[in-house]
Amino acid sequence: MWRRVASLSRTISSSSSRSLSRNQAAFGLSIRESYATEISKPEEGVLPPKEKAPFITFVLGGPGSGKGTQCEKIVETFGLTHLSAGDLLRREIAMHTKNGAMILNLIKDGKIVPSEVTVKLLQKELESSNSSKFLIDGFPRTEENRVAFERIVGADPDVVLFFDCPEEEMVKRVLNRNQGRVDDNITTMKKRLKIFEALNRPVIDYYKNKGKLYTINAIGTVDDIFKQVLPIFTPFQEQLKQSRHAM
Ligand SMILES: Nc1ncnc2c1ncn2[C@@H]1O[C@H](COP(=O)(O)OP(=O)(O)OP(=O)(O)O)[C@@H](O)[C@H]1O
Ligand SMILES: O=c1ccn([C@@H]2O[C@H](COP(=O)(O)O)[C@@H](O)[C@H]2O)c(=O)[nH]1
Ligand SMILES: [Mg+2]
Repeated sequence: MWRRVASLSRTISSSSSRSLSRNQAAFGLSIRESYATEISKPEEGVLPPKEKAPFITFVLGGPGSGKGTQCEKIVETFGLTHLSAGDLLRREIAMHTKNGAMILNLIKDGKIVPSEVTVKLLQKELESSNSSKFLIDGFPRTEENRVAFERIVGADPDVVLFFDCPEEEMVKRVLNRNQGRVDDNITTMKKRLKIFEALNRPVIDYYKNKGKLYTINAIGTVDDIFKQVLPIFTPFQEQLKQSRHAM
């Protein structure tokens, strides 16, 4: 992905060029470096810079399917950095930012926040992090989210986890969660479930067709479920050990 963008850099428009520089800034690749790699000959004896991409896992599943709970365990075991899209949005509400009130109204109603807002929040976290391996929890919620992330951040996930949980179990878990969330009530929960089926399913299907989807049966104890998650990351262990990985 990164190499393809960089190699097109001579012909891209100024707006693409801006997004290229954003992508590169995020992962330590300057425009000058990308030209050095792709277009001009590197000086003798100077190694061309390695192009690096972050390791990204998207974590999908209905409301209350256990995404956040399993993310904690993945972080403990594999050291990925956890970015929960919902938590980032809730932080905007708590900080009374300019989008805070709008986000609160949408979350109360179980609706999806405009892609631009969520992707910018994720992008800021990705850019400012020293990590290069991320668990992006509860995102993308819609096909539009997915396309916006690809366009703005310029990255594709390496792994997509889907926690598959029956609705009755998700309702039970959410109503017992007790964390004071404005959307943890039966009225909003019904709306969230409908939105999940209508808008998130197509994203799940998209990654299934791309061969990136790992479906996990989300019924059982937290440890039983994590036993299904562990082997998914085993093939990536070498990549995850390094602080950054090359394309
Ligand atoms: N395997 C499990 N069995 C029973 N309860 C669970 C299990 N996993 C998580 N829970 C509980 O269910 C509730 C929802 O879990 P969690 O917050 O991880 O779900 P989530 O998918 O992140 O939900 P949301 O999309 O609403 O953020 C929490 O109270 C959590 O402690
Ligand atoms: O990408 C996202 C993620 C979340 N939302 C909104 O937040 C709530 C809660 O999200 P959780 O992942 O369950 O914490 C969700 O129902 C949406 O209203 C969003 O719009 N976009
Ligand atoms: Mg969660």
